[in-house]
Amino acid sequence: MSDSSSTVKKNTGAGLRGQTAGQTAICTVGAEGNSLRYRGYDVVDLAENATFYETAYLVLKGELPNQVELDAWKAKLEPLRALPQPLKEVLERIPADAHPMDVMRTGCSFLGNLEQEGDFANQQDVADRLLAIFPAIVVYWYRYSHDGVRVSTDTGEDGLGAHFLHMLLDRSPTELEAKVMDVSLILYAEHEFNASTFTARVCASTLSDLHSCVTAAIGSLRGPLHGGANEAAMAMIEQYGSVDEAVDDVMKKLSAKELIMGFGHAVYRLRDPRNAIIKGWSQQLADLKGDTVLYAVSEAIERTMKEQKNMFANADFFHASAYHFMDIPTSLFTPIFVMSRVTGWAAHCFEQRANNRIIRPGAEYIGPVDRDVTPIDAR
Ligand SMILES: CC(=O)SCCNC(=O)CCNC(=O)[C@H](O)C(C)(C)COP(=O)(O)OP(=O)(O)OC[C@H]1O[C@@H](n2cnc3c(N)ncnc32)[C@H](O)[C@@H]1OP(=O)(O)O
Ligand SMILES: O=C([O-])CC(=O)C(=O)O
Repeated sequence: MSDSSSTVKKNTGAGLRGQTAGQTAICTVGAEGNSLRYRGYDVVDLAENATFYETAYLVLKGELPNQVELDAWKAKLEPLRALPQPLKEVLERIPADAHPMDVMRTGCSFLGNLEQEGDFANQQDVADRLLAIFPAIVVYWYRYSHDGVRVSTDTGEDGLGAHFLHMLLDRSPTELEAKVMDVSLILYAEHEFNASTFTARVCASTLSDLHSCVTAAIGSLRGPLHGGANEAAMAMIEQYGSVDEAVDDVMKKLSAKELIMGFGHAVYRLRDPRNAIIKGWSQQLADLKGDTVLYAVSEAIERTMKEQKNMFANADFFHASAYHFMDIPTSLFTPIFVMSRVTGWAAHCFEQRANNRIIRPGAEYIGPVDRDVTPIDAR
């Protein structure tokens, strides 16, 4: 083992690491080094015993729903899955080579013009609309720009993940696919003051509208150090034809001090509790698909990172193979994260608004001091 970067961490204050930037009642990350709880419920428990809609309700409204509350909420969300015609027209104008995260960003922003939030009393309705409509935004654009098909958003699928897969693949997902998508959405729903949520809260703290907060958050999530890591991990994994090739190359990357995407975490010190869950589902999908390379390569990289750097896979790493086994194009991986995380973003915006003070930290000035302006013709 060459170092212990995941367990012993120098805290220089860079990246605001380790600093408390506010209070929240929504989520705890990394208590005991490795746990994740949404409003006090362990994510492992939620992934085993709840659905994504139940989890999203919990994150947004504070309590798990009973059956009557859940049914009423789902009945409200169902018609909200449809795209307004002007938004379809905008999506049809976005080129096929655009990044789907940019499509999500534009879709959210444009919807904010069509359906303005207005009074903050409407915030739950806006959150419901965004939650329901995001799968259609990205898939409508994807199928139109890639296949020339104007996909129907009326799938009748119960779960949001199944609804996404149905529009994308033109068929009902299998029971296993629907389950994996649902669990994946549970795992990604909320994560305290991560970069995209903090972005949303900063925006909310100016008393801006919810579409602006979510649009800003999408921009933050897109980067490969955050949500974009699941796509970057896939790009790396699929290069390798064998375990040996993967291990050799990862060793080379580590010697060159390159980052291995899908590993490490800003908060967890021991492990990311979401990894074991999605890894298990990825293995089931691999077995069913008769995969002999991708899953084995992923496991070998995980082993190598543990041995060489004492680093663990984060939520993104095995999501890459799991999504791939369900025939989801790599560029749509991070948009799935948006479909789920919008619940966390919205809940944090509500919390910020409920007890607001504009977020405006100070900076330590390190530039030149006390300079006089030289007239332009003398510079
Ligand atoms: C859902 C999510 O958003 S989870 C995060 C997804 N992002 C990724 O997977 C991208 C790859 N990972 C990383 O870039 C980082 O681990 C982050 C961004 C997640 C966390 O960043 P930090 O908190 O700054 O990392 P941390 O302080 O733990 O890094 C310690 C050391 O390990 C190294 N390190 C961290 N992650 C990795 C990695 N994935 N591969 C190789 N080395 C790494 C750092 O370069 C640093 O080395 P140094 O001490 O020589 O400078
Ligand atoms: O918390 C973080 O820094 C990143 C993360 O895992 C998430 O947002 O899910």
